[in-house]
Amino acid sequence: MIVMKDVYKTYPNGVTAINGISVNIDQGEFVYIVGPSGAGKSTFIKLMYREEKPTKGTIIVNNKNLSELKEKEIPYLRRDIGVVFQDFKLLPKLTVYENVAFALEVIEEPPRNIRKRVMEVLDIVGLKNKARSAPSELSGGEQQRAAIARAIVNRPKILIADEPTGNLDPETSMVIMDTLETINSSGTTILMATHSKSIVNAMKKRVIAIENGIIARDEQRGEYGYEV
Ligand SMILES: Nc1ncnc2c1ncn2[C@@H]1O[C@H](COP(=O)(O)OP(=O)(O)OP(=O)(O)O)[C@@H](O)[C@H]1O
Repeated sequence: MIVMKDVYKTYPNGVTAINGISVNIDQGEFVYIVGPSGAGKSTFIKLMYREEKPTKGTIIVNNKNLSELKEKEIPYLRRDIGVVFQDFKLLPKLTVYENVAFALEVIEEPPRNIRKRVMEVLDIVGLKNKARSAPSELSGGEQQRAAIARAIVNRPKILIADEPTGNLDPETSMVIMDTLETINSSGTTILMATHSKSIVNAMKKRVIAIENGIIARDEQRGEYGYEV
């Protein structure tokens, strides 16, 4: 599903964020990416959806070798990968429904399928009753659930979440985790970078710890492992 082999990433300013990583992630896994600030977690994640290119090494996602991917093929890779961020990134002038539908409109899904599928995913994330609301009318947790709905609406095989609970209180974070668990249980691979010790320790999933650009730890049913 995701294979990295001897991957390095040095940014143009000379900072080496990833310093030799090899890893395999299988379909259906739920993986936490942990590590100190600046350790390389976001870079690791960005390499997977080709937001960044490796300086050296091989990355294969859904049988696509990202080094050989042409610019015009990137949108096709992104159809297999949903991405969620700490700051939600919803379009403020659109309703919740429109934000989610937009993701299908851009890939030219037939209009008759769009309504059904959007309502389906809003149901999965528990936001059916907020379909007509603007993002500004939602709580932080609801906004994140809308962003998750948008990320999964075209049934990606992988959902990547970079600190999705970073702006949320602990209770709201647990609702987000329940939502992600539901999505994972239907077979979607989930990669989540987080600084939340309580979430990682509660969930008992695979934990990959990145320190100074390398994998310092990779454990099944792992723990957060740092003091906070
Ligand atoms: N676009 C960029 N250009 C130059 N250097 C960068 C860029 N993005 C990240 N870096 C540097 O690469 C290193 C790793 O950054 P990265 O964002 O991957 O870490 P992180 O583990 O996600 O950190 P945090 O937990 O604080 O979000 C840091 O030293 C950072 O300053």
